[in-house]
Amino acid sequence: MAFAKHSGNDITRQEKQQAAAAALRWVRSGMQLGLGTGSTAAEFITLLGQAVRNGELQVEAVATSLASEKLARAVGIPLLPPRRGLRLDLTIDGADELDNQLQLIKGGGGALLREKVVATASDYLLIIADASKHVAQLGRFPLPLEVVPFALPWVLDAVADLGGAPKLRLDKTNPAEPARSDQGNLLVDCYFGALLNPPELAQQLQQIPGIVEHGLFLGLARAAVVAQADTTLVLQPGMAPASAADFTDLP
Ligand SMILES: O=C[C@H](O)[C@H](O)[C@H](O)COP(=O)(O)O
Repeated sequence: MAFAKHSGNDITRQEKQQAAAAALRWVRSGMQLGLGTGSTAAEFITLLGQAVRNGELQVEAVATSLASEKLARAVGIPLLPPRRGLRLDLTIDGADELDNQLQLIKGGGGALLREKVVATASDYLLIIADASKHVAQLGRFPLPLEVVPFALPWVLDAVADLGGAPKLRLDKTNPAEPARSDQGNLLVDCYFGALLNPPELAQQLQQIPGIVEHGLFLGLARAAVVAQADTTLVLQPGMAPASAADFTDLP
């Protein structure tokens, strides 16, 4: 499946809202949710907040970043702290890239660690995205790593040995300083080019001491809602794309 090429920030924003609105239709009162991070997840949090304030939905949620936590509070979504035994019914999150098998690259916003923790604590990970995120093969977007500051030089060497050009991410507002995750760790963006074997790369990265987490999310997403123009499709691994309108419940 391929989406036609398109451009334009307004169109992309509309598509993010469209994907978020489709996901919201599958949220039920009583659910405990995971809230993703990034501009697409923010559209979902905003819509969910409206539904909560209108009394249409009663939910509780765990946020995957301080930014999403702040937004969720602002729009009136009751928040849950992490606790033992907590399983989330559904996590809704964006992605930097997704392929047809729903392998993902995440972490462009630096939230990969909490996002993977929350996705793993969830019964269902639903990805929402505009069509620009859908690729035939992962790797156009650099792969983010969260790295313990002490280990940085050796992690950079190890990533280079694996064939990925590593680049320390800089703070957007103060480029003289490195960007920091919510945990105070560093972020490294790795340019491997097309990822021919994401599971093998994930395993290699997991073995490098000092890498707290990498942005490959493999076997975690159950479905993705991908919007382009007025088309909103549901993608599931091994299944033909279907119109989101056909699903009255989670795919
Ligand atoms: O760390 C950030 C997350 O992985 C985001 O889900 C990802 O970067 C996509 O963000 P956006 O929806 O802004 O493109």
